[in-house]
Amino acid sequence: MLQNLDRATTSDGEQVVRRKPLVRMQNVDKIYSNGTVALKNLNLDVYPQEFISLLGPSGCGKSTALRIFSGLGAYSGGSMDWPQSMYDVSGKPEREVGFVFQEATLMPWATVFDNVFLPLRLKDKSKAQMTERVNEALALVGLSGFAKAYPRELSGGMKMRVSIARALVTQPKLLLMDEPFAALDEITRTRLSNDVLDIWARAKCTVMFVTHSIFESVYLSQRIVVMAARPGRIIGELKIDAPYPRDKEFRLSSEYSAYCRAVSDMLDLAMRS
Ligand SMILES: Nc1ncnc2c1ncn2[C@@H]1O[C@H](COP(=O)(O)OP(=O)(O)OP(=O)(O)O)[C@@H](O)[C@H]1O
Repeated sequence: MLQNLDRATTSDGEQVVRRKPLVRMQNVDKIYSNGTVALKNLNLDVYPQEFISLLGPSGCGKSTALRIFSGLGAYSGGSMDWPQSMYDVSGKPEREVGFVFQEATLMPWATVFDNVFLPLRLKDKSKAQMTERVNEALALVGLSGFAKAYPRELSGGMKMRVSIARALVTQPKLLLMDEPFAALDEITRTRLSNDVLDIWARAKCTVMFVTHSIFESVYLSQRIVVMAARPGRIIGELKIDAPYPRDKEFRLSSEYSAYCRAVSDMLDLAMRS
């Protein structure tokens, strides 16, 4: 447990012990080859098992940040560390990350089982060895009875749940979700929000969620990071201290409205700055 703690000194000299972040971005810049400064001086600590949202206007660099966290995108300056990273037998750090995109992007010719198995197949795992793991991932998203179904037989919300199972099948510590509900209707979005909270509680991973929706970010998150554009940067963050499980009562509460107003004010600032 001790290795999961960070010792630090506060500005008035007090010694404090904090949890170590899962991922730490320090002064990260991203400049695309056409000269666009997508991120400028990004500092962000992401903690184990937290639910954090990135919120901000179009073009503020949310997807760029997520791609850097995933390892799919390179950064131009600064540093990114995984302070709790374990090392595999070959000495490579284990940084298992799952990624869920706006579209479910399933293989239409493959069954639900085979779609979820894909990341394991890409790691040369055998189906026989991994059947239990795939079934566990399907159970986690409530699709146990659908292993043999094809994507065309599923609703939009179910396809998204298959996509989440596929991201979770490698048992990542960090699940990145880039506007996963943007293409879905309001009722499905609400239901999936509850599903994601349930999945997060059971999978015990960190979720980093990109959204344009103030309401969605407040309902889901423990922490909301608000970004501004040109250049993409963090302008503030807000802790949502409401307990889980969250439900309709929370959505209708004055506490929820007050949080939404506070985030909205921060977003106004982001649009003006
Ligand atoms: N491959 C690329 N080459 C050049 N510029 C890019 C590239 N990808 C993104 N950008 C630019 O970088 C900036 C940040 O883009 P990014 O997609 O990360 O923002 P975003 O906040 O996710 O936007 P949205 O909410 O619209 O998805 C934008 O100005 C965008 O035009």
